[in-house]
Amino acid sequence: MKTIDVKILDPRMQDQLPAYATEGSAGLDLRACLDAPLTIKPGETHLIPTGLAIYIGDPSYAAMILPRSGLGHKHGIVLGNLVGLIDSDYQGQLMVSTWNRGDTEFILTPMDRLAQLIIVPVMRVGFNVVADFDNSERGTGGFGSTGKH
Ligand SMILES: O=c1ccn([C@H]2C[C@H](O)[C@@H](COP(=O)(O)OP(=O)(O)OP(=O)(O)O)O2)c(=O)[nH]1
Ligand SMILES: [Mg+2]
Repeated sequence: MKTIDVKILDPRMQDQLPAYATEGSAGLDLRACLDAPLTIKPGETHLIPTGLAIYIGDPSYAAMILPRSGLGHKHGIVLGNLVGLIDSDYQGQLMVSTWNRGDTEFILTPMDRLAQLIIVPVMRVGFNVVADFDNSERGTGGFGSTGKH
């Protein structure tokens, strides 16, 4: 398994580094490194520290922070930026923009698993400016152009 460098910024993360929950898991759960419970009122967004910094180092990879399905679906706790993109050269603390899009307040408890991190391959490209593209089957059709069902 590939490894990436991690810094433990909050000593409470020492013995609970993110780990894959099952053999097939894609996501590594990130925890809310809070000192005290935090009440997030409907509509509020808070930036929550995770106690960790990673340095991917290789520009052909990035990390993404995604919501946890249960928190999002049952409690309306999703990400204020919808998806967090972690650049391969970022060395700061991983932060989770935490948005309560629901209509009831939510109490976030210190060290709760709040969101998940996935590592993804990235293709970096340059642009080749052209006047016309080669024909494709779709052409410029979009937004339902292939039909409804
Ligand atoms: O949910 C997130 C999203 C981003 N980041 C960090 C890592 C990322 O590499 C950096 C910058 O993120 P992004 O490029 O999405 O934000 P920006 O608003 O464009 O800031 P910048 O001007 O620093 O690129 O912030 C997080 O910790 N959590
Ligand atoms: Mg940016």
